[in-house]
Amino acid sequence: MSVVKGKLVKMEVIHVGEYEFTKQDIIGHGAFAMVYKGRKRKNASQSVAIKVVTKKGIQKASEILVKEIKILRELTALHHTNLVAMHDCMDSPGYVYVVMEASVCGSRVPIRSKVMRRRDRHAAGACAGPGNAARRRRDDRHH
Ligand SMILES: Nc1ncnc2c1ncn2[C@@H]1O[C@H](COP(=O)(O)OP(=O)(O)OP(=O)(O)O)[C@@H](O)[C@H]1O
Repeated sequence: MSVVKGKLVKMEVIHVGEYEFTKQDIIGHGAFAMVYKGRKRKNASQSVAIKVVTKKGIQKASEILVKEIKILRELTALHHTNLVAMHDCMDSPGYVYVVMEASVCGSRVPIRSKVMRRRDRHAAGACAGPGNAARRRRDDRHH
């Protein structure tokens, strides 16, 4: 339950495989997606970030999205300490859900993500588009 405009409203819990979130818990948004704070259904103490990419208007970019998710899986398999892991990814008619390790730095993510994105694009050439979050650094040591 939560209070919206003075009224008690039951928030819909959205299930993404083993994970869940409510639209109330927004972490941030990018050009292609909304990102919500979620949790593991069997272990609510395990927080995750769930990126919901809308397919509306990205028909032409959907091939890139598929490739990007493949890259994210490969990066996750490296288990590198400087990379945010992708836990799961699910497709629905309207959306693609990407479940990621939640970055520990909370509100500082947007600042760093912009910096990292530019750096990533510079280094890798063609990494633009949804999914950049998974290449984010996991701590604040250098910021
Ligand atoms: N794994 C994460 N943990 C915590 N917060 C995150 C995570 N991923 C994304 N966020 C938050 O959600 C916001 C939107 O992320 P998203 O990846 O959709 O877009 P972006 O990389 O900021 O921009 P663009 O859409 O232009 O690539 C981020 O700016 C950040 O605040």
